[in-house]
Amino acid sequence: MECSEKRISGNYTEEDLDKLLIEQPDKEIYQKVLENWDQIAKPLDGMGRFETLIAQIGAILGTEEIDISKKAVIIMCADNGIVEEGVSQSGQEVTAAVAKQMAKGASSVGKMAAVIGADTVPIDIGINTKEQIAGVSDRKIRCGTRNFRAEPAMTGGEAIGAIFTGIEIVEDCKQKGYHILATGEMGIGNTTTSSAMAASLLGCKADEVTGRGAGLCDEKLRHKRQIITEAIEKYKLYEAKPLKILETVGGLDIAGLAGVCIGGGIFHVPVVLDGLISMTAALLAERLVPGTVQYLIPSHKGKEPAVERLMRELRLEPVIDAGMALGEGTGAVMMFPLLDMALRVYRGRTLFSDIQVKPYERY
Ligand SMILES: O=C(O)c1ccc[n+]([C@@H]2O[C@H](COP(=O)([O-])O)[C@@H](O)[C@H]2O)c1
Ligand SMILES: Cc1cc2nc[nH]c2cc1C
Repeated sequence: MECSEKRISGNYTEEDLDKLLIEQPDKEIYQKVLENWDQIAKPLDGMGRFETLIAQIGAILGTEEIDISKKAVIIMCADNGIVEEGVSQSGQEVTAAVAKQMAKGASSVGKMAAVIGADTVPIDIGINTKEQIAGVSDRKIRCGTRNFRAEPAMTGGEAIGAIFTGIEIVEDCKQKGYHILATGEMGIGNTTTSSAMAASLLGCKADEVTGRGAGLCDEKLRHKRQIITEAIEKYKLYEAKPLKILETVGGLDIAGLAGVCIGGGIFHVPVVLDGLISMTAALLAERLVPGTVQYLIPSHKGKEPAVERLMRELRLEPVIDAGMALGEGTGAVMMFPLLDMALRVYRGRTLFSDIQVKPYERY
């Protein structure tokens, strides 16, 4: 469906993007949090990577008295023109259908977020419908991207508008008092756009990073890989800049989530990443604004083959290995209660001195 309505956030340019700078999280606080962990009555490093994750969060928030009680998952919803080529089992109409459920808290991520009282924030950044969906924030850039087999998915202005939309959303969340955010998305066909971007950004073959998405048979998977391979060749994507890769084969959801990652860095908000689409957005964000990765927290290993490579490239080590491939931010939200439990131990501060035991020394 064609749609004339355009909502580009502000009048941003590539120069505005180039001007963005990210400070390092506070190193002293990072060290202090680690020292605090060592005073807690437990084996040294007993909480494993949760000790460094909590230190990272303290360094980002700028305090060793860490509070992450107010949480939200930002869910970027957008359609992808490439779906016309039969790369997904379902049609674009499913994106709007699921977004409607998200608005009611009835999709998978809504059910999970409710368990721990995290807010869900569904955003229409490019759903292919003229309908304004009640309960979904209208930040539409355009009604779905173009079919990248035929032409580039979006213009430079649309890509930059979507990135700054994500940044603005983080600023708004910060003002509303959120301490930590998670990334989520909904968009039929977005495992094709993400795999195409991941292959291009990582310089690897489409076959190595492209998986079955929401569920494809062998024949359709071969077709999906072929389409990505052809696009990489047609647009010379191994030599292209990250923004050009986004414009050519990316999606508005990926662009918006890259903005959320960058916004985390600018506004000192930790951002927990979900699966393939979020991880692709994270690598894009790091390539666009170096230093962003220091504000990102991995959650799970996912099932799509690209995730492991993206994690490795960003030097992130996820703690959940559950073969999840649901999207919506489900894996990221699953990380929230784990962080809450680690933080309960940290803040509870039952110290060696409380139990009259000599603290363990570092070897
Ligand atoms: O996050 C992931 O790793 C992930 C892996 C497979 C599927 N998904 C979800 O499934 C949808 C995309 O699947 P597809 O096959 O239409 O590209 C989209 O809405 C994603 O949220 C998400
Ligand atoms: C129903 C449905 C829900 C989803 N949530 C994320 N991707 C999805 C894809 C489908 C098809």
